[in-house]
Amino acid sequence: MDILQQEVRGGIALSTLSSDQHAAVYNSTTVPLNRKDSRHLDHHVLNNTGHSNNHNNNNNNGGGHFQSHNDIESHQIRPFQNLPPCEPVDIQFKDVSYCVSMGFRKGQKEILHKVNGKFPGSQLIAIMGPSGAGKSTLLDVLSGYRRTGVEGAVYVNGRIRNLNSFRRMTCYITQQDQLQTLLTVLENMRIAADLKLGPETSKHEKESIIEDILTVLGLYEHQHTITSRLSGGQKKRLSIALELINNPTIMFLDEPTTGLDSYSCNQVVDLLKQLAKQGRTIICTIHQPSAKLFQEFDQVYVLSSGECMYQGCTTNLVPFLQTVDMPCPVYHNPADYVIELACGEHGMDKIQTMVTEMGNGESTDWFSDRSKVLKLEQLRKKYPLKKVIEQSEDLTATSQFHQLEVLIKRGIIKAKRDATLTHLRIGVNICIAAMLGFLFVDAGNEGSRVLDNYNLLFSILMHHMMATMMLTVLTFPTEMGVILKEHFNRWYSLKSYYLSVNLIDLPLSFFCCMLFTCIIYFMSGQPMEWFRFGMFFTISFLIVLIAQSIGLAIGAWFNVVNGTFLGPVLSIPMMMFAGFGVTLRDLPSYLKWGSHISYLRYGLEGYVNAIYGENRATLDCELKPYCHYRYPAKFLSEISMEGDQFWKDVYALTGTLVLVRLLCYFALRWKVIAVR
Ligand SMILES: Nc1ncnc2c1ncn2[C@@H]1O[C@H](COP(=O)(O)OP(=O)(O)OP(=O)(O)O)[C@@H](O)[C@H]1O
Repeated sequence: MDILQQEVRGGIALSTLSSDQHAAVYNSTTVPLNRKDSRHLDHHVLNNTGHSNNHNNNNNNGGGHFQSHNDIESHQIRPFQNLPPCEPVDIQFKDVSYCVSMGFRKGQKEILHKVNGKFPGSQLIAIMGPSGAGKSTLLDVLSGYRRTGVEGAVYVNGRIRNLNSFRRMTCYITQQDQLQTLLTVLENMRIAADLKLGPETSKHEKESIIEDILTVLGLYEHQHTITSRLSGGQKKRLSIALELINNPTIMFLDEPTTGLDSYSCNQVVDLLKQLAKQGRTIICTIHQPSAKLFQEFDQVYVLSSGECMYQGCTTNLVPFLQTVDMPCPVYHNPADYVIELACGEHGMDKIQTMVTEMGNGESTDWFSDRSKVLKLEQLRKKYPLKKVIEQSEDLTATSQFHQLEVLIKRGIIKAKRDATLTHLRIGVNICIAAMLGFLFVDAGNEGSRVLDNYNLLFSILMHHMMATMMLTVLTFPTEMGVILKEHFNRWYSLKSYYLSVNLIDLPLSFFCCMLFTCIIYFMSGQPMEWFRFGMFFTISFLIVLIAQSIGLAIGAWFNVVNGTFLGPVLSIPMMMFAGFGVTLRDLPSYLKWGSHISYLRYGLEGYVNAIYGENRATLDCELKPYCHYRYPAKFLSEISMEGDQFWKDVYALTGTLVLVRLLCYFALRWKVIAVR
């Protein structure tokens, strides 16, 4: 046993043994490691999945890892009582290639080269390979996340994959934990359950499912913890927990162990193993697993530069390497060795030998039980065609209205939690309004300060535009990853999401805008007539909504850096054509079109009309003996904004708002399609 302990510390590969002996040694090698783990026996994950007992069993009888699992399960409470076991689904793929365009006139790059493979149901499968080998790409292609540039066929239970039906039984867990960090674990789970489980599931059933999943995943004690405060391993488990809610049969995980310490890695992989044993097909990419982690997988698929170097069970890897005359050195982790081979460290010819031997994934010689690897026609017989039930194109489980309701609920919780941002928005509006108010105190009624007041109106316009647009440009891109993940995993439709985004911010935007308007309007001594105040506020609020939509469109399409550059840059032409520096009359004829598309022009014109239009009476002239603009009509004429244009401006701004909101929705849709 001491020798074995030493061996495992070095991460061994007993390459000289037969596969059976090898398996036995591997199983025994778990003993000392698990002894170390047993210090954590009180940990809920292990307790709940029965793994701790399983490990003890290993210690006691030295028996096989998998056998002890079964022993335990027979007299333990079955985990996931509220998630029924799944009927296994077999995935096969043939001649799958994937090309990306390298840009205009730069041709295409082939990332996957006609790879083949068989991923039977109820198995935990690792896609391994060096960095850039194409692991994530293969996962994306198999999950249906990537569609453009894909060639070849993917079969599900022997039949060509129908993407819509396939997506109904799968989930994809991305490498970065795309979570709502402001919500607690329980809130996240409840939102997911409300969105992913149809109306036929009662509240009580949802709560039972949530409790069950949280218990098994060791998150029950952390249910009231804010997600941002969870550890890396806990976040990863929460990502898995959220997707487990609707009991997917096939789970795709992109590097679920990256960034985790070995203990957390073991927990995650143990959990995946447990899920696979319940009939799920678990396919995950993994970089370079330790010897212990490696043996947890049922099957491994090794890629090198987009070609399959090995496919089969983990215990057969060492014998396979011997067969192709590349024996794994003693005391070497086979996972490390195969990656070295895949990187070309031992010669590029070796890669080709392995790819040829494997038929680029066609061979099933190294599966643990070849008799269980069925051909496509056998699979079709085993899983006869079910009566096709008419299913709508909509992949979500709940109605759009329900999704909207839940998303608004989530948005409100987030807005309440993110009090700093809410307070900052209110504070900024108060401060800027007060500063401008002091600067232009009583400028609204004084005939000698009409130009000052005009400057103030333009400054207010700038404030509403920049503050709102930049806030959205800076905050929205951080949401994109979560949206892409949740939308792909069928939590909600884009329409519902977009509608919720539009509605959630409305009350706060209204409040901030009203606060700002009240302060500036009264401090700067604008005319005390309710209808003028109403007109002034209407223009302000429309500008806020338009700027927010532009921010959303930029945020949906560009990252924070590009968006921060683009937002102000795109605003400059809008300002140029607003009629502020150069009056609308003096604009060169070939640039007149600009004033028609500038929403700032309508905003400024609307403000000026609200303050100086509608037959405004003669202004006071107390500060100077002569007031050039004592008669408002004269001022309106000089800046070429005469004639009461207010309603025309309101219509133009409303039209712009509708157009930009629609454009923003299509930008979001386009983005979702483009990343695939
Ligand atoms: N859109 C793209 N344009 C150009 N090259 C791409 C594109 N997408 C992927 N690639 C290239 O395809 C190869 C495979 O990428 P992929 O992300 O699948 O690798 P990986 O094996 O998952 O790597 P890692 O383990 O580092 O994440 C890489 O060389 C990558 O640069």
